[in-house]
Amino acid sequence: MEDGLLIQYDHVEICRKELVVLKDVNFKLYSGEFVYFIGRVGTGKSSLLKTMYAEIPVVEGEASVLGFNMKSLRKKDIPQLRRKIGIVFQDFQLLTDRSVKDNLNFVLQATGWKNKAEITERVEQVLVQVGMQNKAYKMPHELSGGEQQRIVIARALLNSPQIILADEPTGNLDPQTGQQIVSLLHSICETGTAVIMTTHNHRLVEEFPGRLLKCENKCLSEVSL
Ligand SMILES: Nc1ncnc2c1ncn2[C@@H]1O[C@H](COP(=O)(O)OP(=O)(O)OP(=O)(O)O)[C@@H](O)[C@H]1O
Repeated sequence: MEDGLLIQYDHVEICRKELVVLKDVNFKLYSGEFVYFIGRVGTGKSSLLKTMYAEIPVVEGEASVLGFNMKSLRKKDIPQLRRKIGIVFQDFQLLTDRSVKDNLNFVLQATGWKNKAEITERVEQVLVQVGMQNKAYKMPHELSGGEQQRIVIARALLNSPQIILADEPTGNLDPQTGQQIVSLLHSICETGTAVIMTTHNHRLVEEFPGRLLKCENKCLSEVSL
């Protein structure tokens, strides 16, 4: 694959059940890029992201994500792919029965980390990166929405992903907190991690510029503000 090329889609078609959601998707993502997927409700932004972490299949065309062929990907290869991608959801999805630190420990242990000191160090590093180093012992319900989203981003960073996929990461946040979260994602991007986020928020797109792609009429196209 071309140097720095992380994702390549050629003539990809994406379906949900019998419905064609997007067709002839052509897209390339390079390391360090910040990309927004925009478009009206139901136009396929989430579905497109989901094909990138093998949550839904690519039915037509050619798709490659971090060297994985998404058409011929076997079920047993999916965890290996997902370890290289950080995924951030709108609705946080932290485990509610354990502390921030234990949420993060859990992910590292589940992805093969064994050394306790290394686990502790990595958890500290990501908490510092998202400005949450003082919240390690808090339970998720003791945190604000913005703080929970920071922990979700910390969780996504644990295995030093080359790509972060964020589906409406500001959807449940007030405007100012949403701004801080996008600013954080941009600062992560500046360290070399590519970020794709879906959003309905045009103000954020204006304030924090990035590549803009729009889902419309079952097509994905590059647009400008
Ligand atoms: N689990 C599902 N089963 C069947 N169809 C689905 C499923 N999820 C979504 N769809 C359909 O796929 C289409 C694209 O949905 P998708 O969630 O990808 O759009 P979106 O652009 O992300 O929307 P939003 O802005 O609301 O998040 C919609 O028509 C939707 O109804």
